Amino acid sequence: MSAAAPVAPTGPLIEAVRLTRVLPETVPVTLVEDADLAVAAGEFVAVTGPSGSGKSSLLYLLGLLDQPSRGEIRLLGAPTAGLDGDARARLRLATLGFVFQFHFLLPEFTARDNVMLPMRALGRVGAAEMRERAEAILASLGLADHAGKRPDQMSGGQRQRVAVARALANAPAVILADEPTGSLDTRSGEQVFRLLRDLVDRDGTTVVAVTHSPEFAAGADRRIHMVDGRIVADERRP
Ligand SMILES: Nc1ncnc2c1ncn2[C@@H]1O[C@H](COP(=O)(O)OP(=O)(O)OP(=O)(O)O)[C@@H](O)[C@H]1O
Repeated sequence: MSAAAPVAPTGPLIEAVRLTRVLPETVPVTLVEDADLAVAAGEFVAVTGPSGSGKSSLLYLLGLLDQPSRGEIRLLGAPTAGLDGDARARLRLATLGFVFQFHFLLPEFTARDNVMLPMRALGRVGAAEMRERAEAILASLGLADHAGKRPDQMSGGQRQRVAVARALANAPAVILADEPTGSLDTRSGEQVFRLLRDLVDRDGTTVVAVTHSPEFAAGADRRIHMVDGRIVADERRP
């Protein structure tokens, strides 16, 4: 049989089944309880809920940054439970992009070098191609003029857009964002929202974003609402 081209998964990109995370304290703390969730390619999902409802904990589990106490996570249709630390890290690098509330760019690196970091870590392409790809991503996000600037030479909104560019570095299946506009003023926050919205609409990128912003949530395609560690609503925009 001849080698077939890899087939893109037709099912959910990320799937959580009865996902539960309990911290084994003297009095156990339940962060996430029995969460069922399937995110398909091209969806823009907002995760909402009061402070302490488990939104970040759910995102960290979906991003393989934490491990469930019960239940399972499937990434691109494959189970993740039996993977060791290295395999998890590699899967994370190859399939997921992260954006946090604070940009976490390396201060001594240019925007271009920051975007190249996840590529270097994955080690699939050579230096010249990394540079070319990083510049193309930055240009596609309207940041071509900032490629050679360090974070302290950019505004807060520009830094967060570079953080989005870094999340896109390895062409991830899904971008996971934890309050990506939470540290920005209204205008910069809108720009970062618009950037994510355009990525979904233009490139078919899949985004799951925790947010406290009603405007951000209203602009997503689907809203998952959490209370006390449970998903209590899962609504698609008509
Ligand atoms: N390491 C930990 N030790 C003890 N409690 C924790 C720990 N991590 C999280 N929690 C608690 O678990 C609950 C869920 O936290 P989480 O950060 O997921 O909520 P959140 O909805 O993202 O909150 P916020 O909107 O304030 O960021 C909170 O009550 C939090 O205090």
